[in-house]
Amino acid sequence: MPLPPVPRPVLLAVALVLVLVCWRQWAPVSYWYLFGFPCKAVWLRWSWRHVASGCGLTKKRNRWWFTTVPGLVSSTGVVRVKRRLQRVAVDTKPWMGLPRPTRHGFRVTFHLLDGQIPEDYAKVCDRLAHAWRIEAVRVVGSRPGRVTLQGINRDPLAHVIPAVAPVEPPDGWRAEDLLRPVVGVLETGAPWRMDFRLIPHWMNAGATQSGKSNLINALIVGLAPQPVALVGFDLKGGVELSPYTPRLTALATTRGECLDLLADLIGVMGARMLACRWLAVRDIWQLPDASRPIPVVVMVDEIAELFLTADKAEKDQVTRTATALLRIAQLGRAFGIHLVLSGQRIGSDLGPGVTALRAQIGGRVCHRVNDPETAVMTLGDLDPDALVAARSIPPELPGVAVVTGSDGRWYRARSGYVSTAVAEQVATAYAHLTPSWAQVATSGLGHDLAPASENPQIAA
Ligand SMILES: Nc1ncnc2c1ncn2[C@@H]1O[C@H](COP(=O)(O)OP(=O)(O)OP(=O)(O)O)[C@@H](O)[C@H]1O
Repeated sequence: MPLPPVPRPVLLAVALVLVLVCWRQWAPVSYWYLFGFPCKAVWLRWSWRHVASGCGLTKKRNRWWFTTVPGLVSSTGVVRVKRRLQRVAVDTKPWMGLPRPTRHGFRVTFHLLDGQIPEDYAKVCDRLAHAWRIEAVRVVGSRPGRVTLQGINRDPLAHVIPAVAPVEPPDGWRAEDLLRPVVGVLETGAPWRMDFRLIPHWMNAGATQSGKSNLINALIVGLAPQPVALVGFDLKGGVELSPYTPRLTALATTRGECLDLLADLIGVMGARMLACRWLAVRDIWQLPDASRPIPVVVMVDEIAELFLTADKAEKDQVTRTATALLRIAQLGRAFGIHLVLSGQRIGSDLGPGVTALRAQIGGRVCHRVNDPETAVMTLGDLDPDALVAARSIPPELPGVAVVTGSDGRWYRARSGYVSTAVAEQVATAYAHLTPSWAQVATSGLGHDLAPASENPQIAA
């Protein structure tokens, strides 16, 4: 018997599914969207009551419920079981929204039960990940009465991630685009943006070969096309940062040079401070674009070298260095001077100045570490789970780190891979954007501007 003809739309849909699933590059993603996710979503909703109860997310509530009460034994010896509607305490699960697919997993929103806060969910993320048989679960958003979780199916950080070189916007750089380079990928699949405007200073810690220099390379690639000044302190004798000299406004490689350069930076900061006062603005970002001083990003490689003392004579130098760095960390944000401090250990064992400096640095990046103390020093004031995540980064995944996000939460992330040769090429390609020290020192000092009371641009 001949088969009935298959309608053309059905044939087309089957062909599309086959193409998507068989196309090598898209196969895992297509498979997930077409088959994996629908099954997972059904299973998530079906098993939610048990999972919520197992993870301690349910609450007891009084409900009208049919309960079995022991009946009387009749004269014939039959036990009568009675069901009665009674008010009893039952487990209530938080309401679960419809899971939505993402490239690496899914997102789902929950309504918080009375007395619950998003942190209650953050605490049980590991339990949820095991219950849902997935790689990880993270809290990615919250608003009053709601929390959104992201489930991550496959670790997107397991593969080397190519760095993304930013393209100059066609209408030039606007203030809001500046100092927000994308340096890698978060485990949620979102871009990892080191937002200097939101978190002005960053600490980049990790054991040797953990990927610290690669992150600096990614930063160079991200910042080189922007109208900013890059300043290097390379205490490894210049081997790390000297290839990027064409794009560096200044590079110090010895402790003496570092002290001079720090003094110059403090001088620039003081001049900008006076200019802001004259123009009656609180920071340089309130100035019109044309009169804003050039922002400066200071990259320090191996901070410990700045604080180690071999003899008494060096003690005074170290004290002056620590004081200068602390002043920049305290006041730099308002005057456009930002710090990125890299090192294997950044803690109190380097001297009392380091603890005060660390307290001023909001951005934390902790690569693989050898000892728990370094993770505690870098991430100690974040969630304790961040320490566990940092300690479990394996050596075969260089560049993976635990980082502070702009929402105040911590994430696992991996910097985009940038070889020294590529970073060098980028630095040379944008050498024409390198401002001279004189330009950095004098830019936007308000010589061409009237004070705020007479300047409609600033008043606006
Ligand atoms: N995000 C990444 N993706 C892939 N490979 C990476 C990544 N980051 C670093 N690597 C590789 O890991 C190795 C060590 O990286 P890197 O030199 O950045 O480490 P480091 O922490 O600066 O080491 P050291 O302290 O010894 O200078 C390099 O071979 C680099 O290519």
